[in-house]
Amino acid sequence: MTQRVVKPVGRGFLFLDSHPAGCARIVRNMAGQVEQRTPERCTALVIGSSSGYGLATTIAGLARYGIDGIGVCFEKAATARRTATAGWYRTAETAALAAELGRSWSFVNADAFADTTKDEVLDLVAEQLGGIDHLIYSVAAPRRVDPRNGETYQSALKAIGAAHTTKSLAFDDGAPVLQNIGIEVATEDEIAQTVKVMGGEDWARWITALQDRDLLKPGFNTVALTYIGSELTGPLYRQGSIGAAKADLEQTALKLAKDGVTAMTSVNGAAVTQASSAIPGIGLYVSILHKLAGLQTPVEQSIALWDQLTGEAPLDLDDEGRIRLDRWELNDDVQSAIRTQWQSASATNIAEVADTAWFFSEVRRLYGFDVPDVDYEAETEVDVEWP
Ligand SMILES: NC(=O)c1ccc[n+]([C@@H]2O[C@H](COP(=O)([O-])OP(=O)(O)OC[C@H]3O[C@@H](n4cnc5c(N)ncnc54)[C@H](O)[C@@H]3O)[C@@H](O)[C@H]2O)c1
Repeated sequence: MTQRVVKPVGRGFLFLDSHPAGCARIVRNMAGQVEQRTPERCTALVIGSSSGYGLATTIAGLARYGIDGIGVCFEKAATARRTATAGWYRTAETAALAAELGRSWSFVNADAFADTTKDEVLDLVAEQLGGIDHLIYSVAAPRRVDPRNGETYQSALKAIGAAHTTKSLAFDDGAPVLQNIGIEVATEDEIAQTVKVMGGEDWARWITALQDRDLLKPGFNTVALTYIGSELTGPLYRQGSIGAAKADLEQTALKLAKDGVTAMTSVNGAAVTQASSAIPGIGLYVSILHKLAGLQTPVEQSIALWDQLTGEAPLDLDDEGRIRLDRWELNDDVQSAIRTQWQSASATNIAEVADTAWFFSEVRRLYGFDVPDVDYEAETEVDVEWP
């Protein structure tokens, strides 16, 4: 047991410590956004369950439909010097929430790309759930070791074809700063490696592993999360190396569907997450989006996703068979207003044209800081057990 006062220390958008009580409160606040429906007797496997969209999907499925499940994520325990990662604390609280709601949830802290993890998780599926109705794939990772050849692939955030520069938001001692960031051109090898990490290969391997053990229940469906976004972030995101990986993920859905699996991608809207805040330009973009139109929260989008996956609401698909949860973001009026605001953003007006204070706090909330009603002067238990 180690009680201590935890303060935000770090550089840029990365903090070294996370606040356990703040992270726990965030999980409860997310669950509080969910209106309960008649329980569905179904089971889910969520890969990437501790953070961002995977966490929101886990909490929404649990709180709205009483779904039972297993979450997989990759988090670090507390050490003598550092707290555990935020996802560790959020997972502990999600498990507590599941127990209070009387649902069966287990969380596996291991590398989703590894075959040993697939074996462990599938054993749990067989023992605890008897099979899976829904698999949500929401991993955002910087690298992947392919267990078949031991090779490590790195994901790159680079442009394809031509170099580019983008306006980007940074903070200096809490004050917003407008930067111009150069985006390099990815080599063919970097693009291929990014596809290996963030494309559809591992998602398909999970489905095959479940099929091989006969763990897909009748009516099974699976969704992997993807992003399209605005033309303002296009050169780095959708037309860049990460976009090539997303295109591969979307092709994987079509391939799985050809093989008889109900597989779709879900295009979610922009959100402030650990993964997205690392992408140049995204912070500025979401801060302007928030200022002009507000954001649909990950929980709101996840509720819409579950309503569609359980058949409570019709699927909202586009021409390419993708579920669209981002229509609020890509609306023409919203995009045109963001474009004007983006173009006018300068070093002197940055805090007025974009909701920079909100974004700054949102990044801190990813680590459990800036959460209302949490006493940050009080000692808090940092040695929280993995559930
Ligand atoms: N953030 C956005 O704006 C946005 C928008 C649309 C779609 N998406 C998509 O949503 C998905 C999730 O992104 P996010 O922004 O929620 O990311 P995130 O960083 O908040 O969460 C990533 C999750 O993946 C887990 N993870 C990472 N590496 C892992 C590994 N090796 N094994 C097991 N788990 C691992 C983490 O523990 C965490 O639970 C991605 O596919 C992303 O492209 C994000």
